[in-house]
Amino acid sequence: DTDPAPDLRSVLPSEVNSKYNTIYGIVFDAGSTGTRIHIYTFHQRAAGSPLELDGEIFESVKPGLSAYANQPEKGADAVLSLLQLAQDAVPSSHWQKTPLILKATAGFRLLPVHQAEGLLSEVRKVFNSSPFLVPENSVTILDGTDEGILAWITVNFLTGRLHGDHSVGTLDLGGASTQITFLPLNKATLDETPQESLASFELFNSTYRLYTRSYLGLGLKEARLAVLEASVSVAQQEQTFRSHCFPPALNGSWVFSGVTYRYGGHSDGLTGFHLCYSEVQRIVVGKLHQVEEIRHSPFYAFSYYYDRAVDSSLIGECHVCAA
Ligand SMILES: Nc1ncnc2c1ncn2[C@@H]1O[C@H](COP(=O)(O)OP(=O)(O)O)[C@@H](O)[C@H]1O
Repeated sequence: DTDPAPDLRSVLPSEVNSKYNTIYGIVFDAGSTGTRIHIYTFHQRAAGSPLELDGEIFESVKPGLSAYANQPEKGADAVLSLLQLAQDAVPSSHWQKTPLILKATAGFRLLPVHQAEGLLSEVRKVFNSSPFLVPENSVTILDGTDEGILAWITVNFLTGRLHGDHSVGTLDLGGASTQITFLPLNKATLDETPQESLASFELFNSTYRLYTRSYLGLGLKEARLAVLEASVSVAQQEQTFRSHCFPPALNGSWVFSGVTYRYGGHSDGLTGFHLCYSEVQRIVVGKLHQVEEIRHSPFYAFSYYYDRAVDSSLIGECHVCAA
């Protein structure tokens, strides 16, 4: 796979304004393909006024925590190594008031409950023995609805579209799930959408009612395994998974979530777009809910949509995005 190497983005403020109270916050994103730490620095002009973001330190490790389903202590070690970075970045005088949270996404949603809980409980132990503030429920699995909503809020907040009728929809392609979220403007959309795909919430004194849908198993990596009809147990027997999407002579191997999958083309010599298309179609047919309104709505696409668009030169790489 051609994932970018873990990157270190250090954008802490060059001059910390000592006039204001500096506040830190530490967020772990336990994704299916990697664990990431975000160490945020804010300042507050006066008690009760909103926090203003000064900077962020970011670091990531691979594979994702869910790859350690059978070795939860080892998974927690990955969290511990990232936490060390936070201890170096946050002054010790602030440790006790700096909150620490971890949200796990689709890799965890796919795990049997006892394995997911085993991992989360090892992470809780690491958090509880750290010098930071551990709020109640600080280590949890984010559900697909919240993942979709948070991405929508982030994009519309950052692009200044949160107020008014010009919001954009979001398309988020993760490793294990994919989310589509937008603000429906047509009554027909609201009428034909099942209740579980509509989410209402309050933000900055406005009420939003979003369409949001998360497809578990249709993230880039899990969908690839589905197309190949691959399973962990068969992969461990070193069987090759074959697809008409590959050239017949191709043989390779791919590591995902700690498992090596061998793949290759078919010995019948057949390959090409149409055969490949029907293999891919097989895994989505009957599973997708499509509403007419999205044909005319603007969307922002990111995560693996961005990575793959860069890889295939559809767009240029964004060098200033983190700033
Ligand atoms: N802070 C971030 N901003 C933008 N993209 C991110 C960020 N963190 C992770 N990603 C992207 O998310 C994708 C991986 O999704 P992941 O979180 O591992 O899957 P899932 O949500 O299915 O658990 C990659 O394309 C990665 O570059």
